[in-house]
Amino acid sequence: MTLPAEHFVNTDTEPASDLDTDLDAERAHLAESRAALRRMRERAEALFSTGGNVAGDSYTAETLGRTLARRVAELADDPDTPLFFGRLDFGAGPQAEDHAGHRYHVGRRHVTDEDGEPMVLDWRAPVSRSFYRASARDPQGLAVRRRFGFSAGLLTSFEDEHLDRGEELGTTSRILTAEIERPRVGPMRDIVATIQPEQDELVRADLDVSICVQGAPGTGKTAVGLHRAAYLLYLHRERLRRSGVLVVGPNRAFLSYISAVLPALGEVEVEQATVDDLLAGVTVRAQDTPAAATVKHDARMAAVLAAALDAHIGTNTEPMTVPDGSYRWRIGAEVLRRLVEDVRAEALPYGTARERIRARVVSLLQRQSEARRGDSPSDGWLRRMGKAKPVTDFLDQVWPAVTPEGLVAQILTDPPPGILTDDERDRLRWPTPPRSLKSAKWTAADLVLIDEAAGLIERRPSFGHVVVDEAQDLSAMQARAIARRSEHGSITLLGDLAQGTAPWAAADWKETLRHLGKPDAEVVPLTVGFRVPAAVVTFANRLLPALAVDVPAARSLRHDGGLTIDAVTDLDAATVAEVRSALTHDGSVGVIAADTAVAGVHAALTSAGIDTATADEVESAARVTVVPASVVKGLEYDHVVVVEPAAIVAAEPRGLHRLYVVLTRAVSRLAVLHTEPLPAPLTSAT
Ligand SMILES: Nc1ncnc2c1ncn2[C@@H]1O[C@H](COP(=O)(O)OP(=O)(O)OP(=O)(O)O)[C@@H](O)[C@H]1O
Repeated sequence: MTLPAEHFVNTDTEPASDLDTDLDAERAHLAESRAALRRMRERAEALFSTGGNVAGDSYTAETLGRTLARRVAELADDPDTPLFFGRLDFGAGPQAEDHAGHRYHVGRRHVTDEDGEPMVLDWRAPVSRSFYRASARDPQGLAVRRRFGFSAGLLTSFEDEHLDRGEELGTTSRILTAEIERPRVGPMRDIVATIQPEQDELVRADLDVSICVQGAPGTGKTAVGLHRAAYLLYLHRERLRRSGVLVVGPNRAFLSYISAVLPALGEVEVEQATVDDLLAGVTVRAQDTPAAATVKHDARMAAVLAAALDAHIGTNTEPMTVPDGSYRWRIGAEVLRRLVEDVRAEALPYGTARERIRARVVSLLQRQSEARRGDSPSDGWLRRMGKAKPVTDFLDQVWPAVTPEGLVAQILTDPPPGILTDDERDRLRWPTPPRSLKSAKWTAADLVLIDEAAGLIERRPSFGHVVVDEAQDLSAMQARAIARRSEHGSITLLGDLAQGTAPWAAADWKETLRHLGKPDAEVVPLTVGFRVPAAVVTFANRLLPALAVDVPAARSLRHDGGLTIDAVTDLDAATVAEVRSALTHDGSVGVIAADTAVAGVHAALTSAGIDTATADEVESAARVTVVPASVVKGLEYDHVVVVEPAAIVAAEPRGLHRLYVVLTRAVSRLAVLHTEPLPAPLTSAT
């Protein structure tokens, strides 16, 4: 049940003196907690510095050193972020279970006093769940939930909800509103203090559950994915430390933007990469035509590669004779044929199968040797037999060694018939095949094929959990590359079909989930917008009917903010004027233009004396960032200036989707400047 704010015991309605006393007590608890955290860190640092001496060998020293270094990092205290942000007062009723009558402060990590008593509970601890999920309808044993307001690390206010009296603030909480409306500067921040119930359900989903979150711009998908990673690491630390957690994002600028969130939550061991980073191995030295790239990213390429690899498997009709000193061992042709058939039926990766065949041949030779010599041969003998010429010749005939690059080069030189159309084979074919593999000029899409080929030849280790952001842009082949890295783990897939800008962008999630090997993952919508003001959402939503996707509508929590649309004659002058005006407000300014117009915009701002940064310089002192439209996905700025929407749309086939992304980056204000007419869907009032 939601009641109007004035019904609540909060800083506005409590008698001032009681409030001051309460606030003083909370500030004292904060100071004591910070002191306790400092002691915990000093202890960890002392251990870290002596770790090398106490550990016996260098391996143990290194492992211990890493653990202690992580522990020290986990215990870092950022004076600007509150150590706790909430308090739970459990009632006396049976619902409170073991916590009846207890009071806990909830914060970013556990802090204990000298006696080991909790001063602050980690937000991920089971009991902290009530902070996010308890409601008037289901108080979960809570009498009061308290939220704290902070400014620059100082505790400035609090808000109480007496859930036992049916009071609940929900999204009318002033502290939540202030957090959402705060001016943005620098990289993305964590949202632990204000995770909403529908987000928390996703964050705390079990490790073995894969989920797909479909959410409109600014509904907190990225935030949810990162917090889920932190939550899973807390709950399954040992298991995930061994297998690892991976976050995949669309580009470097995005990764720099999100890079501070997990370390701020004490998690410093999560790998963050773009899909291209994952595929790295050979250097990209050429560019595909869009027509060729589309074929290379098509799911059927997996079948093309598998068939091409399969075609390498040969037949043998000869017996094998292996000389060994004064002996000659012999294996009959039929035995060899069956041996290969048996291994083939095991459906192992190609390279593993080759080695398995070699091992089985050697073991047949070993049996003969044992029967004749009466003792077991040495490891050296086994190795020598494995490399004996007749054995290698046999292997090269029935199961020749193939490299990923070699296989891809083969299908690019002579695309096999059968699966692709003749036109597609023409698009795939190298105009002039390279003289050697070494001189091949690979494209970005070739890397996806090489990775697929590598996966057919050898299995790679799987991460325990993979978070994939902006997943609507994954091609089938990219999804398969991620599937190979999460085969034995779970995934959190985050995206918005309306923001699909890649030529192969998904039209529905089922298909992507199938390629990711998680066809049964639930698709969960997020529909509350925390970034984009309602007026801007309404404007951007005019594009939705033209985007041909079926996505649930979102509602914005932000009713402040502003939108201006100006037809201008001098774009440069108008941009400079708009940026100057934006700089009179707090927060970041993002100027977004078509990729080819970015240099001009940058020059105009620089000659007007305005300092600018690029999108991956998230720590830059410059408040103005000039961003190409193709890079801005996932980013946000307080004040966004969009320069010439028509040029952004004209720049690429899915230009309207790109414009939808561009228009939904604003946290507070959006200014649209144009000399050409606005793209048609924007001018048709809804
Ligand atoms: N529960 C919350 N409390 C406060 N702020 C939130 C909350 N959820 C999200 N936000 C903020 O809203 C903004 C948008 O979040 P986020 O970038 O995760 O959205 P998204 O759905 O990934 O957006 P996009 O589709 O544009 O990539 C961020 O500034 C984030 O910190």
